[in-house]
Amino acid sequence: MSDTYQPDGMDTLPPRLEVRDVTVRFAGLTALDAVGFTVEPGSVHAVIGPNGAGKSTCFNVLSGVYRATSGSVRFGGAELTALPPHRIAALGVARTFQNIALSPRLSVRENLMLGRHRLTRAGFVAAGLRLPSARREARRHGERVTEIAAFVGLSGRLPTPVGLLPYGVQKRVELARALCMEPRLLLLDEPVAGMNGGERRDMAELIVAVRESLGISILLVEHDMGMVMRIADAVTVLDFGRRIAGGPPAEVQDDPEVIRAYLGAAGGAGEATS
Ligand SMILES: Nc1ncnc2c1ncn2[C@@H]1O[C@H](COP(=O)(O)OP(=O)(O)OP(=O)(O)O)[C@@H](O)[C@H]1O
Repeated sequence: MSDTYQPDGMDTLPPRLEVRDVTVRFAGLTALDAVGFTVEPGSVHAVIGPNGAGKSTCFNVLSGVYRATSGSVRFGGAELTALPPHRIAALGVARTFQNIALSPRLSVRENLMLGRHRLTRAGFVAAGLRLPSARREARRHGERVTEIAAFVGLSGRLPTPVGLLPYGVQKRVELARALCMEPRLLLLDEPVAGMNGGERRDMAELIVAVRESLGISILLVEHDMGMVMRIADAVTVLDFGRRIAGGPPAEVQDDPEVIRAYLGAAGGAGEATS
């Protein structure tokens, strides 16, 4: 991993993310019930829980895809619950998806350039006419993409169409694309789902490197308990939409209610690999 890449103009820690009393109801079903937790600046925070616990719903509220029925999510001075996804992204919150959301026919470089879109100033017309200002800007973004690709170990893959890459590498491209948005908070939805042992270890190493080298806060939803316990600074445990435990991984692991939730959940314990 290259150490030349630094977050863009961010020499301070990211703001704290404060989730307070967030409730989400779908017709007759409470998917999240007054859930609260805090992601400390520059930390790795994991949200875990058995199937159907509310993890994805929580992510979707934080990224503006779902609207909370009540409660608040503050990121620094901003209240996120009333904002649409693009406004939340503009505040420096980037996310990856459980299922890869890349353009398979486009090269890695092109996919990463799409990640820069939010930061592109040149208007549609200037870019279309290939005006010097637009060309300069495109070159700057291209250089940044090269740096980010080097950081995540994708330098040699930049010209390759994403669809031709192994699954584990595609997940890496997804993370790189999120980094191209110059985030201050990264939301990772099951970053190692479907990966083999080696790919899992590589991805865990990369997540730790993002936290340590770039100081970006990371919130991840993950079924792989072994990985969560190794890399998270703090863990929030959800079960049936409620927060049943939270704290440092070692504490949470031994919490009787957490053990009960995982053992009692059909399939939940089975998915907890280590
Ligand atoms: N758009 C929706 N409409 C109705 N119900 C929903 C919707 N999204 C989620 N739910 C329900 O909310 C509950 C929580 O689901 P959620 O997907 O957040 O859980 P999860 O912890 O992410 O589960 P998994 O680990 O299986 O991904 C479930 O009962 C689910 O069926």
